[in-house]
Amino acid sequence: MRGLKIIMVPHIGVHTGIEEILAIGQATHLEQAKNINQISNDDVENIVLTKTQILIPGLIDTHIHAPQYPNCGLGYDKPLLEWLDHYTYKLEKKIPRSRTIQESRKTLDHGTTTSCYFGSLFYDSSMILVDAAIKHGQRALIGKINMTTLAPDDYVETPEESLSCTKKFIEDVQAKQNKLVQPIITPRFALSLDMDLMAELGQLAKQHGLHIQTHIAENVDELKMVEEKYRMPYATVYDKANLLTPKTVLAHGIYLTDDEVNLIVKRGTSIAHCPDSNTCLKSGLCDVRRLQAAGVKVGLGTDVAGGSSPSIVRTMKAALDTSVHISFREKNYQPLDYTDVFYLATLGGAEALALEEEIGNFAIGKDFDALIVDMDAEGSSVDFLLHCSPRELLQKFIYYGDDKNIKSVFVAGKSVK
Ligand SMILES: Nc1nc2[nH]cnc2c(=O)[nH]1
Repeated sequence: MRGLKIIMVPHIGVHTGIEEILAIGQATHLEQAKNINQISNDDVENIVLTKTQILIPGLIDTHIHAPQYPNCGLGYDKPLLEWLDHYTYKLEKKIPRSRTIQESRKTLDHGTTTSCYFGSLFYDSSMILVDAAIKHGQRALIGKINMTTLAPDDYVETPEESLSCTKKFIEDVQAKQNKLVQPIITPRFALSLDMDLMAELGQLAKQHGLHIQTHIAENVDELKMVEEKYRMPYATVYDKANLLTPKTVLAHGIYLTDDEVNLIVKRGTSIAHCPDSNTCLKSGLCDVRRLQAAGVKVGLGTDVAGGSSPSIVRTMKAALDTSVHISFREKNYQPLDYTDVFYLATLGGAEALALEEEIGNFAIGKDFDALIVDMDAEGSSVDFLLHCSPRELLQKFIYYGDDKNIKSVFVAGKSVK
């Protein structure tokens, strides 16, 4: 029996630049697990790793549109604003209920233990997503989108409808009293709403202490339209509406100016870096190093279906590629390495969602969200010649990007795959 009971999990702190190697023993996991009522201890008690397996913190998707899932891999012949009109709104408004139920199951299978979801404009389908996350045991922030302008006639709401429906959604999600699933305020982007409604949503978030998510500075045509509409920088638009808070996550942020980055840092707001989407929609290259150097908290987002895959493993590889591509054009640029993107996908994501007290790594007192990755899993095409250390197994997992290597998934100590 080649089982190991003590597991070494490499984890890198980008903010300090100091490598922390966390030695995680089974006893620690069980101690954490016992703090949480709904845990069946049997789920974590029997974790025994072989030499081709590692235990890593659960992966965190800080930006994904659940009702766009069926369009993954389709429709990348148009830039953002045309893509929204031509493919995205049409799908979001007709997505069948049964599909939405499957989305949280699918992302869990890809190792996403925490998802920050955009739902649709509709209360019903957004609530189905809430029920699905609860049913499947996924940790999730879920938002009903607000969209009152620049939208199709049959997929739009009035500001009054938008506000009252959002209030009902928040109340009903909170009434479920599920520890893992919370509502999040979700104004689509500055072009989809006017200032008054955005300010009301900012007020609502403050009143209920809620998270906020939206998009920012993703595409050059979008930037121009925001500038024409509001006559102020993009980040200032959200700031005026009190939407920039320490619990706000902004997707993309490719074209933020230095002043906007500084404002975002001042507000404690974070960025969801969505490199696969930025490539598929040809939006641009987001410089994570620049954001982090300024002090912005950054996590990773698949941005399904701007992104072609629901896999955060593939998104880690896309983040590596984007960073290397930036290094080709910038002298002395240090591209991200696999440890950096691992951080973005775990503790970085937790920080970006202001959940770092609960998840992101195996620090004592946090919930046990974890994956067992088996680089020799049945059905996986990975090949080994030599023995690999845990760090090498992690590196191979990230670069190889095959989700078949995810053997088990735990959320709050409970086995969900
Ligand atoms: N990538 C992306 N950007 C957006 N901006 C406004 N809506 C969207 C969306 O659905 N996806």
